[in-house]
Amino acid sequence: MTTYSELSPTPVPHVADRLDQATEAAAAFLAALGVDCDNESMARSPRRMAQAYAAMLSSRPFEMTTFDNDEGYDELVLVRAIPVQSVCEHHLLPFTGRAHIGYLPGQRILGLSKFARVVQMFARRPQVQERLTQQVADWIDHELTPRGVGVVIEAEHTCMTLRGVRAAGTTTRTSALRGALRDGATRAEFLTLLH
Ligand SMILES: Nc1nc2c(ncn2[C@@H]2O[C@H](COP(=O)(O)OP(=O)(O)OP(=O)(O)O)[C@@H](O)[C@H]2O)c(=O)[nH]1
Ligand SMILES: [Zn+2]
Repeated sequence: MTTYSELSPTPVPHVADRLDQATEAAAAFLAALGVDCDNESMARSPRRMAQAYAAMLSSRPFEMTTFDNDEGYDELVLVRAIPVQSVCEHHLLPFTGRAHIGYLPGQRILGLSKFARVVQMFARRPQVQERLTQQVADWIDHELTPRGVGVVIEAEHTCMTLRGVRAAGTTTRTSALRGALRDGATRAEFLTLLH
């Protein structure tokens, strides 16, 4: 089994095991900002905040399931609209969107749910969208050795839409193409099928 800790320089391990400490820190953080939690409806808010960040930052390893490509399927497999929920590493604010992953199978095919799992594994840590996109592509390339793989992510960064420049509605698209998907016709087929 491949564990996420072997795959990224920036995982956040065991966040869920440190909820009490995180709750205290959240209470102190809110107090420092002048947010009064000393009332019935907000008394548990530091805990909720700690739990929310723990959920957004807790990456889980998972068991890879691959199958022999018995039938010799050699066309593009495209898994579209995988939800992306991550946290930008600069402001620790969420960015959310969709990932589309295509690959050209070699000897093995990957269980379809694993495409969403690999996105989650790399998304639930402080990230930049470019790195997330590349990590997903490189992981599939490394673990499955397909003939080619492509990952496109389109996401909205709340640090850009809700604060700072407040450019509401802006989305960012990133892509990482490996192997045969870098080549003209296959690349064009992949990018066209996304629409
Ligand atoms: N390339 C890239 N930039 C990101 C991503 N997420 C957030 N950012 C940007 O990271 C930058 C951080 O820049 P700073 O200038 O240090 O932060 P800031 O002063 O809060 O900047 P503003 O957001 O412009 O107010 C901002 O421009 C963000 O929009 C990402 O996934 N990829
Ligand atoms: Zn940010």
